[in-house]
Amino acid sequence: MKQQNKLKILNDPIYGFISIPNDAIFELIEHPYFQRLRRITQMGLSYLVYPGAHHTRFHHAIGCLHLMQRAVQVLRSKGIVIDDVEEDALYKAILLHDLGHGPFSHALENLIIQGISHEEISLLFMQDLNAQFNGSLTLAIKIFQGKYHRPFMLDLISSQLDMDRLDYLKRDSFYTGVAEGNINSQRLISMLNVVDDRLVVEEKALYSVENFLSGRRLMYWQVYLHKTGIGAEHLLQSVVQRVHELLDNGVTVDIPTTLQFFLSNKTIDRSQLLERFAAIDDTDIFTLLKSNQSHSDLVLRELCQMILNRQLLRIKFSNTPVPQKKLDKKIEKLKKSYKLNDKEASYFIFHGEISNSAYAKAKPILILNKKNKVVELTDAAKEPSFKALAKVVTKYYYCYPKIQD
Ligand SMILES: Nc1nc2c(ncn2[C@H]2C[C@H](O)[C@@H](COP(=O)(O)OP(=O)(O)OP(=O)(O)O)O2)c(=O)[nH]1
Repeated sequence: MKQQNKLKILNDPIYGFISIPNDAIFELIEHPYFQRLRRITQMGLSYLVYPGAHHTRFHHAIGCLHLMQRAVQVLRSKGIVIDDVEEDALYKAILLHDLGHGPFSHALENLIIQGISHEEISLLFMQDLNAQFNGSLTLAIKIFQGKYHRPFMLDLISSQLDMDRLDYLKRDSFYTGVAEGNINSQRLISMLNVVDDRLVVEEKALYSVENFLSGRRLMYWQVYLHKTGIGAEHLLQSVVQRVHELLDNGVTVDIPTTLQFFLSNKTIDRSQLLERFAAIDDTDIFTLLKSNQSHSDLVLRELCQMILNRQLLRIKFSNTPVPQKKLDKKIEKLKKSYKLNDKEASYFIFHGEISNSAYAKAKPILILNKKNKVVELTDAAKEPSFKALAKVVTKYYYCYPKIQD
């Protein structure tokens, strides 16, 4: 049954009323590919740490559309020509930029489908929609691929100061309650400009840019790379890996029909990929966890129960790589306690490294200084605090079941 009344305004907890600019955008929002984003959590398993973090890619995409509307308005008010076709393409590209995220977003990226990023899958979805909507997404796709001759349009969608980051920091800060990420996206947008078709920020906003970058750094350490969240995501990845292994050994596993294509086949048939991918979301993974929490395989059963009941791992961080001896000791203890072999124990003990830098000079933020010259951010700002934002910080960790303490 098709809905008759077209809803043109959405109420967003962050920005208030968001208007949908035209019928074509409305049709895209109504499409099942986009509605699926209501069932893809924005921040993986971070809700196990921050209980409010249940927002989805749907909220984020609509928020990005709103910020893009503000950006177009600001740039036009400064005399930058953006014609109606370009405007429409910008809205479509930002709206659809995350269509390619799979269940639990980053937590399972590269595990459900290997060797293909969410950006590549977003592009496949856009191309498919372009065919369904008579070529009306052609310019949006060109901009998204960086093939349009006005690069500031891609900068608005994907750069170090894009609408994506401006929305997700503010939104994740709101839903987690971590105030440091609450950046002033309206102020930053109002300071945008375009010179030679590149996106720039006016010098007046230098300290707002610094605030935005340090807010992002903080959100990475405190939220996205939170130790408990990292451990939980390892457990979820272990579930998928264990299911693969059991299937390889001929053991029956209760898998939702929608996931069978991805978990039961050794090689993925590319011609069916999009249709199958469009059918999976977080709920299929939850079903997998719930259906196997009493499985006869101890490893799979324990992993499912640990996630569902939030019996997570202990994580230790250090500034140097974790010595193998330390890991071996943990592995031996786990093997002995649960009568596991090496392979089985490897599903519960992990080590790795995480890195974070607030600003990468390689894809610079450009500042329009008071002499009307365009300079790179750390050249425009002489304070050492700006240079420090470009520093890469790496931390090492290992995690193991708390029962071993
Ligand atoms: N829980 C969790 N969330 C993450 C992690 N990495 C990113 N996120 C969340 C934070 C944001 O809401 C969102 C950012 O990722 P996106 O796929 O939207 O953008 P992209 O990867 O292009 O981010 P970037 O432009 O590089 O900052 O995902 C992670 O490792 N764990």
